[in-house]
Formats: sequence, C-alpha cells, structure tokens
Amino acid sequence: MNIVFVSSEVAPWSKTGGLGDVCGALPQALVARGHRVMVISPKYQNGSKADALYNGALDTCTRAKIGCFGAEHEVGFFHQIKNGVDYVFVDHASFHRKGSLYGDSFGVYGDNQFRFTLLAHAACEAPLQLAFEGCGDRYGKDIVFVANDWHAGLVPTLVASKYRPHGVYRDARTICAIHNIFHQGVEPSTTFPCLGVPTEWYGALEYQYPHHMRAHELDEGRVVNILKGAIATSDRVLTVSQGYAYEITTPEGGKGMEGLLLSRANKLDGIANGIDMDEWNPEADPDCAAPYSVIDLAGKLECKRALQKELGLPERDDVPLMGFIGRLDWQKGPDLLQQALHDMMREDIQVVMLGSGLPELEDFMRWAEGEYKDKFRGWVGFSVPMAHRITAGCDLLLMPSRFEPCGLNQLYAMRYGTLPIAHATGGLKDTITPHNAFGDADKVLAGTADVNQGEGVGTGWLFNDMNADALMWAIRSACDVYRSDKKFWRAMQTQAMTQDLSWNNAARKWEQVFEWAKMDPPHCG
Ligand SMILES: Nc1ncnc2c1ncn2[C@@H]1O[C@H](COP(=O)(O)OP(=O)(O)O[C@H]2O[C@H](CO)[C@@H](O)[C@H](O)[C@H]2O)[C@@H](O)[C@H]1O
Repeated sequence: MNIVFVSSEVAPWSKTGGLGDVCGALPQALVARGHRVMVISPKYQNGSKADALYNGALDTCTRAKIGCFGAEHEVGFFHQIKNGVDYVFVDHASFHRKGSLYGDSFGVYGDNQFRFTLLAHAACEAPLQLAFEGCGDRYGKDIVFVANDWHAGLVPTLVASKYRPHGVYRDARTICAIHNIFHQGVEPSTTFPCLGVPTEWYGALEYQYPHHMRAHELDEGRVVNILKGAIATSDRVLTVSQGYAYEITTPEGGKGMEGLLLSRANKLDGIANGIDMDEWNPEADPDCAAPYSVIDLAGKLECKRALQKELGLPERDDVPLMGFIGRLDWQKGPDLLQQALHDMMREDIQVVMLGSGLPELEDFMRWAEGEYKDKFRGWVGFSVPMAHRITAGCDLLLMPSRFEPCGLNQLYAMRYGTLPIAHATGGLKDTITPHNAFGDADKVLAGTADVNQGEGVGTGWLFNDMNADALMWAIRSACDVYRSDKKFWRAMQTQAMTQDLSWNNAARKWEQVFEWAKMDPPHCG
C-alpha cells in the first residue's frame, strides 16, 4: 500500500512528545513490511542548532499554491529518505519562528489554525504533485492517509469535500489517528470560511458547546472543531490503545466527542504503540554510563550510580531510585506527586523529576529540590539524553497520568528493566501487567512461565484511584519487593524486559486496519 502520514511533529526533526516518536518510528516499521510510506510534517526553523536537522532534506523545487484565509499562499516541499521512508517537510514562513512548535513564552501561537490548515492542504497536494527524482512515481490517488491529531485533522474533511466530489481520491481512504483527544483545534465558527473547505460542509466541522460551557446568555457556543470534522468524515478512527478507544466513547474521556465516536464505534479501533528498539536499547545507549541486558544487569547498577552522581544525590545502591519524565500538565498528573511529596519523602527513597510545562509545577520542582536536598531532584527542561539516563538509572518510573492514550515512557522503562508505577488508565492499564505476588519467579527467570496461566510475576504496579493514598500504596508495595525479595524483583525485570515491544507487532495491526478501510466504500464524499 501507499501510505501517507500527516503530522505536526516527527522525530528526530521535531518532537514535543509521543506523537513525534510515533510518526518517526511507525512508518519505518510499515516500510519494513513492504509498504511505501511518506510522512508529511512542517519544516520548522527556530534559529537554534536544531534547524540543522533539516540539512539532509533537499528542495524538491515543487511549489503548491494554497487558497485559504482569504489569499493564496505558496508552500515548498523538502524531501529526505531515511530507512526507506519518504519524509516530506512543508516549508512556509509561518513555520519559521523562535519558540517551540506550537507556542512560546507568551502562550500558544494565535495563528495555529492557519499554520495547520496550510499543512493539511499541502499534504493533500503532495501525493499528487511530488515525484521524487530517481525514487519512483508519484504516490498518486490510491493511497491511505493517516491524519494524526487535530493538526492534520482537516485532511479527511478535505478529501471528502474538496477532492472526492471531483473524482480525485475516490480510491483513497482516510484514517483519523487520535493520540490525544484533549486538543481538538477549536476556533470561533466565524473562522470557517478561512479553512478552504466548501461551504456546504460547514456542518461536518461545527460543534456546539453544551449550555454549562458557554460564556454568557447570548453565547450560542458555536465553534469549528477540526478534530470533530476528522472523526466525522474519515473512513476509520484509530487510537493508540484499546483501553483509550473505549474511554473516549465515555463522557469522562471523550471531551465532548463521545457521542460522535459512539456513533462510529464499528469503525473505531485501538492499537497500543510500540517503541523504537534502536533508539531505546539498553545494550547500546550512547547516553548511558554502561550497557546492560536482561542476561547481565550489572551495567544497570553502574547507570544508577552515574545518575546519582550526576544529580548530586547520595550514591547508595540500596535505596529505590524513582523517576518521572513528562510534560508538566494536568494530563500527566505531576500535581499528584506534589500532593504526595511529604509522604514520599518520609520513605527511604530518592526521586528525580524531568519535565517542563506549567510554571507553578516547575517552581514546585525547584522548591522541592531545595527542601529535600538528599532525596529529590527536579530537572526543569526538555532533554532527551537525560530522559535516557533516568530511564536506565532508576529502579522505578512514576506515571501518575490522569488519562494516558498509550504512553511511551512506561514501555521504554520496561525495556530498561525499570518497573513502572502508574495510574490504571488507558494505555497504561493495557501495557503494564500488575505485580502478582502469586507468580512463579523461578519459572519466569527460567523462561518457562505461562503468563496466561497466572504464572507471571508482573511488570509494574497500577493504582486505581487518582489520589495520594493510592499512589503511596503502590510506592510502598514496590519498595517492599525491592528490599525484601531480590529474586522476585529480578523476575519482574525479566518479564518486563523480554516482552516484544517492537513496532513490528503494532505495524501488523495498523496494516489490518488499512485493509479494512480499503474494503469498505468511502464513508463520505
Ligand atoms: N522533559 C522531557 N525531556 C525529554 N523527553 C521528554 C520530556 N518530556 C517528555 N519527553 C518525551 O516525550 C515522549 C512523551 O511521550 P508520551 O507517549 O508519554 O506522551 P505524549 O503525551 O506526549 O503523547 C501522546 O501521544 C502518544 C503517542 O501516541 C501517546 O503514547 C500518549 O499517551 C499521548 O498522550 C517520550 O519520548 C518522553 O521521553
């Protein structure tokens, strides 16, 4: 199949979180399975040394003129092949600015709707227009589009409204891939004429907030919601775990989309993410102090000592060292660690948090470090090498997410023999097997345990209630095993490290969804 991913981020060129990781790695796994895959993303330039990442991408000299926001805008396309994938970067002045991908210290950019409208239009044109010199024909019209999150969400709506009625993309299918339903691309309904979507399709994008969410008596709560349009017009909807696929059909998890998603339940699937086995490989991780594997974990202790040293924590082998890596926002639940801090610090443990986000939580990390000098470190910022060192050097990884569509850090952690302690939600619940005190550690260590028959020991701890008591219960339970039963701990590490977390597994399931999409007639248009 010819498959075209559209995404606002793709690692290593651009990344603020898991979306970048997925769009960097999954396409390569699909290529390895014999597909032709293109990834389309903006060519961000912020004046830092990260701009050089795009040096390998060559100008295709193809330009597309995009009619939206009351004018015609010209975009360019840059192209680079990596591991068989065609990475295409859309070039426009609005992607060149200081700050991060979506905003700067003043908040999110006011023109994000414009920037990502351009991306979606450009992505629809690329398979028709781009012929890569020496690399075969155009992708053409018989393709599968994967529109990731709201930033790419106009793609299914454009295919249905602008192309199919004119006989283009009749054989193409569109998949709306939801990595996070929290962000939907919502703007006042008056912006609809700017989007370049035919007028009669307004209803696909319209969303009306319920009464209690409106500002005043005269506010009708009408908006254009790009993700809603994608869910309504795409041929299938896919999200990144089965648990989350269910949660988004409920009022608690759907963020207003639950009704529409329920109506499309027969076209909704959930597939847990895999991980990039080369980038996250404890046997060859250039950011870590020593290599190690499930056969010989000696290097993990060296990584722990090196991390303690780097952070200026007491270098003790016997103390459980716990990490947190993630955006400091409501989703990831760092405020729960804030609430539980004093209880945690009463235990004989060490904690390191890496993250950036809400200023009050960044300040909390700085304050906690001063308050608990021997036990707590807060690393404010975004550092991929540091994330690797924490993943390798810690004994446990804390993931108190309020909701988590899939989560990648717990997968990385398990590969590194670092056991996750997580809130039982979404993909965390799907991918972590809870500690089973009745499991057979000997069999797990010998590689003969039948995990489906209850012989597994588990790969981490899950707590059900989103409160400090539940978190502390899980932390104490984990510390208890860590201190009192080294063999059981080793067995849990073994079970965690020997799982198949590769993308190949997930890519096979994505392929199945593409096939189902191809079998059905187009949903719209
Ligand atoms: N300060 C920091 N320094 C260095 N690295 C940092 C960092 N903060 C975060 N990261 C990295 O960013 C990535 C975060 O990935 P996640 O999947 O956990 O979350 P995210 O919410 O961004 O993704 C959304 O999309 C993904 C992909 O589908 C889903 O798994 C997830 O549940 C959903 O919320 C990891 O690679 C992590 O190491």
